[in-house]
Parts: sequence; structure tokens; C-alpha cells
Amino acid sequence: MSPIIQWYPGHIAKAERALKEQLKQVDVIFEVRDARIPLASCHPQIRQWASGKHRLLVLNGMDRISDRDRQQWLTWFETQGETVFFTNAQRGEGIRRLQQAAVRAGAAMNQRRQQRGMQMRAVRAVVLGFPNVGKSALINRLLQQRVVESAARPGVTRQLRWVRLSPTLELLDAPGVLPMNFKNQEAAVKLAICDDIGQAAYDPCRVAPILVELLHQLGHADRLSDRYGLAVTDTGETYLHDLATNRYHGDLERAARQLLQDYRRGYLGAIALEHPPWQDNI
Ligand SMILES: Nc1nc2c(ncn2[C@@H]2O[C@H](COP(=O)(O)OP(=O)(O)OP(=O)(O)O)[C@@H](O)[C@H]2O)c(=O)[nH]1
Repeated sequence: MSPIIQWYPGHIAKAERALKEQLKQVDVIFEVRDARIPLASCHPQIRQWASGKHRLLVLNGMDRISDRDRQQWLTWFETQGETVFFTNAQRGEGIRRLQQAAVRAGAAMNQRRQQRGMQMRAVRAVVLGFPNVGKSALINRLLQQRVVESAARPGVTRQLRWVRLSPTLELLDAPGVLPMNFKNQEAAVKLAICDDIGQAAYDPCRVAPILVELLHQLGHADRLSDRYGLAVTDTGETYLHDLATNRYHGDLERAARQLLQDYRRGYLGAIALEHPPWQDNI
């Protein structure tokens, strides 16, 4: 059977080369992940790209998960030695704390420059992450004005562009980055569910049933029955068929798209698709 999620490395290689060139000038990396899937939305190369730079880990979309889940992730990342910044870039929550951390990182950098007899200069930062995780919305919030197009369509940010955040901080708005190789299909499916990869990469009729099964496993089957009036019984595929038959004149694709959209828009509730892997790490 073909993989559920597929993308093509050709243009990714080109985009990656351009990005790597720009990264040479960068001091701080804002790594943006999706708060619903903090592990699946970890881009495998960002850590390596951030080596020698200051990395700020942002879990955006905090409104899309429960307070309890947020607290658990905070604690788990702490045990991993990571400080995370939860944000809601759409509403501007958690931004000030992040901005202050970037300013502190910049001040530390300038102190080091001064010690080496170099001139102080504005800190150069870049916002990196999978497509559609809210990078542009975050930059707009950091800038307090809408200068970067932000849309519910993965892959909207096309060019690399510097924007001045303050006299001491410049930001590079990079496009969503997909890794060239991403062998973890389970993570790729979660990215597809959360709309963090282009729709060309998957067939919704194969992804939506997995969402049903995930919700069932995570104890949220009631959210589906509340919304669609259909109890989750057998497999995700059967559920999708039943949904299509009952509500969409048997149109499987429409039912699949609707299901995915309802999850993404939060109509099924604020539901994280991942929880901290405590057992493996503590
Ligand atoms: N609910 C919620 N929606 C958000 C949040 N941040 C961004 N969004 C929405 O998510 C969609 C994608 O946001 P963008 O800022 O365009 O994402 P991006 O990462 O720049 O996307 P690319 O340019 O494709 O890489 C938009 O509809 C935003 O309004 C958030 O914290 N919560």
C-alpha cells in the first residue's frame, strides 16, 4: 500500500538551500510547533540549524488544547530541559513573554559582541516551522500590525523577507519548511490532520478515518457523536462511511473534508492529538 502522506523533495531542496544561506546571518531561531502535536510538528532539522544560535521553542495554538494538556506539556518539556512558550498568535496571547525572551537573547548576544570588541547591532531572528503552524500570525503579533499575509492555507508564505521588529530586533519570515525525508508516517498523518502540510500530500479519505480512531483512543468519541449524532462503533473507515451516508448523500470525500475541517476549526472541542510520553522519558 502506498504511504498515506507523500511529498516531493525537489523544490524542498531548493528552498532549503536558500534558507540555509539566510540562516548564516541569524542569531535567534523561533521554532514554532503546533500545540496540538508538539512532537509530530518537530521539524527534524531545526535543532541542527539552530546549533550555535539561541532557539526559542514556541507551541502555537494554545487555544486549541485544554489548560490541563498545556500544563502537562510545560512540565514535560521542563523535564527535557526545554523552556516552552505557549502562544495564541491569532489573539495575541503569550506574545509579550516571547518578545521579552528574544530581547534578552539579543542583549546577551550584544554583550558577547562587545566583549570581543565588536559593534552592537540589531538581533536577527527567524521564525521557522512546518507550514500553517501560525508563523505569519506570530510575526504580525510580534510586530503588532498585519504586515505578513496570514491565511488558513499551508504554504502561503513564499519568499524570505526581513521585517524590523524594533530598533534592536529584525525578523526573517521564512516559508513553512517541510523536511525532505520524513519517515515517520504516524507523525505525518497528524500533521495532515492539523493542516500543517499541503493538501496535495494526502487523500482526506485516508486521513479522516485515522482522526476518528485517534479521537476514540484519546477518549473523545463523545465529541463525534455529539456533533454528528452518530456513535463511534467499529473502525474509522466505517464511521466515515456512516457519516457520508447519513449526512452527505454518500459523498465520502465531502464527509472526510468536513470532519477534518470541524476538528481544525475546533468544532469538536479543544483537543490535543498528543500527550507527553512520560513513560519513555522519566
Ligand atoms: N486558533 C488559532 N489559529 C491560529 C493561531 N495562529 C495562527 N492561526 C491561524 O492559522 C492559520 C495559519 O496561520 P499562518 O500565520 O498563515 O501560518 P504560517 O505558519 O505562516 O503558514 P505558511 O505561510 O503556510 O507557512 C491562519 O488562519 C491563522 O489565523 C492560533 O494560535 N490559534
